[in-house]
Amino acid sequence: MDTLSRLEKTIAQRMFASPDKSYVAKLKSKGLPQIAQKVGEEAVETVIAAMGDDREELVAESADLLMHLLVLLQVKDIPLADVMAELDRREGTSGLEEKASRSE
Ligand SMILES: N=c1c2ncn([C@@H]3O[C@H](COP(=O)(O)OP(=O)(O)OP(=O)(O)O)[C@@H](O)[C@H]3O)c2ncn1[C@@H]1O[C@H](COP(=O)(O)O)[C@@H](O)[C@H]1O
Repeated sequence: MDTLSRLEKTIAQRMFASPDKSYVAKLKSKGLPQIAQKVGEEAVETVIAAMGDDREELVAESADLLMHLLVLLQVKDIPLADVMAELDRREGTSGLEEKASRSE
């Protein structure tokens, strides 16, 4: 099993843990708006890291972003496999071609 799939499974299990003992459970207890906001914050922190030259910082912020996105998907009951399937569906289609086809 790959890392993201393992983390998805762990997050699904931790959802039901005590918020005192689990960051995932604590985040879930705050509700969807707070979780979505946290994803936004992690995205902004990733962008800020990308504008700097600290490679480790960008790796760490990217990990935070992916982790929080997985929590959001879990709360919205969307399996990671659905996101992967959407990426698979897009595979081989140039983003530029796809954009051009939208304006036709
Ligand atoms: N990968 C992660 C992971 N990445 C980041 N974080 C936490 O995400 C939080 C976000 O950090 P920030 O600095 O942005 O914010 P903060 O000030 O600490 O938190 P806020 O109070 O502002 O929300 C930190 O508490 C990190 O420890 C993670 N917490 C958990 N996991 C994974 O989730 C699993 C389950 O964790 P628990 O639910 O805590 O058991 C763990 O075994 C890990 O595999």
